Amino acid sequence: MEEKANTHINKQEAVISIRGLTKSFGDLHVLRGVDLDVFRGENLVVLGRSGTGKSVLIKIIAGLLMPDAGTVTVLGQDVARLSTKELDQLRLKVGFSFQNSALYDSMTIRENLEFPLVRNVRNLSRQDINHAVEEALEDVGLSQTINQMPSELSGGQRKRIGIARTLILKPEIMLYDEPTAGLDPITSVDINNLINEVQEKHHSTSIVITHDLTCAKMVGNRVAMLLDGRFERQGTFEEVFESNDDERVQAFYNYNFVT
Ligand SMILES: Nc1ncnc2c1ncn2[C@@H]1O[C@H](COP(=O)(O)OP(=O)(O)OP(=O)(O)O)[C@@H](O)[C@H]1O
Repeated sequence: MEEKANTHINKQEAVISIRGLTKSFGDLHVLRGVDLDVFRGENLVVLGRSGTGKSVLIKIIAGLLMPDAGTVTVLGQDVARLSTKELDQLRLKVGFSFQNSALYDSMTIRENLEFPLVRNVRNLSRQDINHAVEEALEDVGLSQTINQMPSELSGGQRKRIGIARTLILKPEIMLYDEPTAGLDPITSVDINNLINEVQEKHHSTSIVITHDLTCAKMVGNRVAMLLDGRFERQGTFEEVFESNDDERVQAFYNYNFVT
């Protein structure tokens, strides 16, 4: 597999910058001093075993959880210092694509896509809404599903619709929580391609959480591995995995199958 091209990435501009971040739940010290920069236009993949705090990290970036200590700067704003109103505004620029797609089963695909728009953007005409829904569906290659119900779609299609629903607000940052979980290898590759298409078309900056090393290799301009509450390894996929001096990293690699 070819290494990913670094198009549209501005290494001078960190859109997410994290220093000394800690987060505990009671005695459980999940994040223990996380330092991380994510640059404009890049896809950063976060790897780590179950329970290492990957979801906690992106929830903090999305303003859904507050840090205990350290600074988390997202699009130039320190999330811990924002008012509720400022946080709501920031959240509109940070799209969160949930692992389970989080679609409403009783709504059609059109209604699912309209929902975030109508709730968050004022004074949109019917024509604006229709146009946005059609464009988001086109982006994910599922225009024909507009009047269907989520239960009529496959798991891979539901993932795509979940991504479309996040894209409809045109976020500057996309956070993908295990986008290929539960999908077969071929459908997973389709989703990986979609993540790359979103990056190319929207020039968005993304964090992709995954256990899937094929996904990491396909979509990541850089990979960061969360080990014992910190990012001890960061770099290209090859840089992170080429040296076998850390058995935690090797164990992770050996349990995956990389094409
Ligand atoms: N709101 C919360 N209250 C208490 N504990 C929490 C909360 N959120 C997460 N945790 C705990 O923090 C730890 C890290 O959780 P997190 O969901 O970030 O793991 P993860 O790395 O995303 O795992 P997975 O790959 O299995 O999704 C877990 O032990 C979890 O139980």
